[in-house]
Formats: sequence, C-alpha cells, structure tokens
Amino acid sequence: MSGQDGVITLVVTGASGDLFERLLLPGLAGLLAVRPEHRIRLVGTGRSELSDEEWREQVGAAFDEESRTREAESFLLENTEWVQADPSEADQLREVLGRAEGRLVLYLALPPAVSIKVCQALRELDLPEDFKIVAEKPFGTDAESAAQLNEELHTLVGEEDIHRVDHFLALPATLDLLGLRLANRLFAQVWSGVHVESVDIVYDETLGLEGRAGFYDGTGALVDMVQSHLLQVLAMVAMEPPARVDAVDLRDQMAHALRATSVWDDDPVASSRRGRYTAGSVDGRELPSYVEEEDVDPSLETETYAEITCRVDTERWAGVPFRLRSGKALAENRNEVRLTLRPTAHRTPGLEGTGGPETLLIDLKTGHLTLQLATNGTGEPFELERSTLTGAVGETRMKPYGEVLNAAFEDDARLSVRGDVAVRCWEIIAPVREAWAAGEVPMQDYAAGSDGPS
Ligand SMILES: O=C1O[C@H](COP(=O)(O)O)[C@@H](O)[C@H](O)[C@H]1O
Repeated sequence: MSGQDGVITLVVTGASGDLFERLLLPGLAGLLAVRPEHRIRLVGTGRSELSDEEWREQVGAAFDEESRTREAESFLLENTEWVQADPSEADQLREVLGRAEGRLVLYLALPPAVSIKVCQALRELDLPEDFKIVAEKPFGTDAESAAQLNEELHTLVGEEDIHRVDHFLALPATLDLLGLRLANRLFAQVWSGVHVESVDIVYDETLGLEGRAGFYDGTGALVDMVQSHLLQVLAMVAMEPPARVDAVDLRDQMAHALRATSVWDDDPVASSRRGRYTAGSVDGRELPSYVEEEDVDPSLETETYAEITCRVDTERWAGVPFRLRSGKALAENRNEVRLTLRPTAHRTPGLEGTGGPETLLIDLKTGHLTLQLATNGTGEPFELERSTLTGAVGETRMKPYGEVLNAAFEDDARLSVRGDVAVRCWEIIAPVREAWAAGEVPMQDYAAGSDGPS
C-alpha cells in the first residue's frame, strides 16, 4: 500500500453484485485512462467469500494489457483488496473503512433498505472529516423511503458530500442538450410549446432480463428506467435556462421543471401503459417469456415495458405532452429524445404535401442529431418531401459511469441527483404505480423482438 498524497480510497459495498462488474469497473477503467492523475485504492466488500486472488482477477479483467502498464492503472491494481463483511454491522464496517488511506469515498451499491442500515452503522463510527458517500440508484423505493434515506445521509455528511448516481446525467445527449438548447439561436428560439407539439423520450432495449432477476423482478421498467433516468432527461429538456451551468443553478432549474411535472390530465389510467414480454427472438437470440426467465416470480407482476405521458406546467411547456417509454426485449435499440414541431402558421398555396412534421431527434447514446424537414426535394418541382439532415458528434472521452465517478471524486455535483429531485421523481410516478397496483391498467403481452405492446 502506498501512503501517497492525493490517494482516494474507493470502498464499494455490494461489490459482488452485477452492477459493479458490468458498469462500475469499466467506468473506473475508462476514467483512469483519461484522468491518469487519480490514485485510486479500491476496496471491495460484501458478504461473498472471495479470495484476494479471485477479487484481483475480477478487477484486473476490466483493464487491458496496455493499460496495466500505465501508472494510474497499475497503482489501482496493486492497491485493491476484497474484505468479506456485512457493511450494515458497525464493527465489520469499521474494519473495512480502517483499510482506507487518503480521502474516503464510500460507494453504496446496495438495495435502498440496506443502504439505510449502513448509514445507521456509520453513525456508530468515527468518520474522517473529508468523506464522501456515493449512492447508487434506485434511491429509495418510493418518495417516503427516499426522503428517509436523505435524512439518514444528512446525519452523516452535508448534501455537498452526497453523490446520487444517475449515469443518464452523463450521457452524451443529456450533456449535448445544454449546448444545443442554450448556445444556438436556431434551437433556443423554438424550444417551447409555441413551436414544439410533443416530446418523446424513448429508451427501448433489445436486452432482456439477462439474469438480473434479483434486482429487476419486482422493480420493473417504470422504476428501473422512467422514475430515474428518463425523468432526468425530461428535466434537461424542459428546464428553464440556468443562470450559470453550476451545481446550484443547473440543479435548481431541473428541480423546478420536475416540480411542474405530473401525469397528463392527472389520469394515470389513460396516460400509462405497461407490458411484459412473451417468448420470441431478438437479434437471432431466442428469449423465453419473462415469467419463465430464471428466478422470476410471476406473482410479482413485473412489467418489462412502461410508458407514461406527462405534462410540464410551466409557461414554456403548457399543453405539450411529454411521452416517456422504455422496454426490454424489443426489436431494436432506440434511445432518443424526439421533439416534434408544430406545422408552420401559414402554408404558401402551391406547395403541395406536407412531407411530415419537422422533428429534431437526439440519439441519447451517441448525441447524434437528426433533423427531419419538409423540402422541395428531388421529385415534382413544387411538391414537398421529407429530407433528413444528420450531424454526428465526436466520441465521448469516457463512458457515462466513468464521468459520474470522476464527478464524485472531483466534487462536481452537476452530475449528481439532488436529494429533493430524487424524492420528486418518485412522487411523479406514484399515481401510476397506484393505478397499476390496483389493476386499473392491464398488463399487455408483447412478443420478445416485437415493437412492444400494440
Ligand atoms: O440503469 C439501467 O440502465 C440500463 C440502460 O443504460 P445503458 O447505459 O446500459 O444503456 C438498463 O439496461 C438497466 O436495466 C438499468 O438498470
């Protein structure tokens, strides 16, 4: 171990879970490639019995040959260990945190109820002055438990030392939205209900359950994707321009937009749909019906597809539907924000056809833009056609998880969900969850590999 200055010890609780291997580790590897000045000591902890060798092998697998020879990466690989412990037990947690050197960042990759217990255990310990807590989603299981988790965290550290993870805040498109909206006259002028007829925020995935029943079953698409990620995207689309792009103004404006957001017409039955995949084939892979996936409990009635329509009651967006949808095992990966513009106030007589509505589409994963317009294309001289302008955005410097971790290390709260916002997102979907729990919205079947419920 090294006693070097500037060392951060990242203690990950719940590190034997799939999130750590699938998202956190690759994020960390990408981060070190771009920010080699970080010296990270990585301590994994959980109840699993893992030998040091097994742990190092798992961590090492995230780094390729070339990266292992670099200073930041080899520091991490030489300074990592697994400590078998139950972090909700104060004595065991003390032992884990005792391994830390330098600044301590404690990452809670745990179910919300366990995170609360860990906070209670932390209260019994002498904590270092410079201490950060990173909380994975889902943050709570409803508005009340999210508020309780906030309270528990605030007994330990100030809001500035809590980093609530939502990797969609660092998707290329969410970051692009700011520049696109605020720094371009063309878009700044049309960014309101005066010109925009509707907004669609879509995150369709070809992936099915992929062995994640432990987390997903009983959670479902509404909580997994809409409550957290898609509402953050909605906030970026709908918010008023912040006075500055700093953590206070940016997050104030996002919070304001979400406080103005609710289910369309206050009617969760008419404004939501849910579905669940049945057997089918996606990209040549045969998927069983969701209820026959390993470890799924059919009595939980978990939806794998969720759709809700919201309104944002502000001067800018009054009357504009925001449709949010996400589903698994669908025909294609469609990850986009789509703004459909209203027709022009006057159509010059003699210009035939419409060519379809003008739309601006932002690919959430790549940030690429597609603008669909009516033009006098190549056919009849005065007949309108639909033309497509596309704009590619360059490669991002690292994966969204890497950016979010980097922000946590560098105290950049712009990429962290503020506590009140985490609670508000649960409040927005609460009426939908109630209607679904009461059986007022039917569960629609859709075949894996299809476009979703008809
Ligand atoms: O947090 C989650 O996000 C992923 C989708 O994000 P991606 O960056 O991996 O495309 C989703 O598949 C997963 O169910 C959810 O928990």
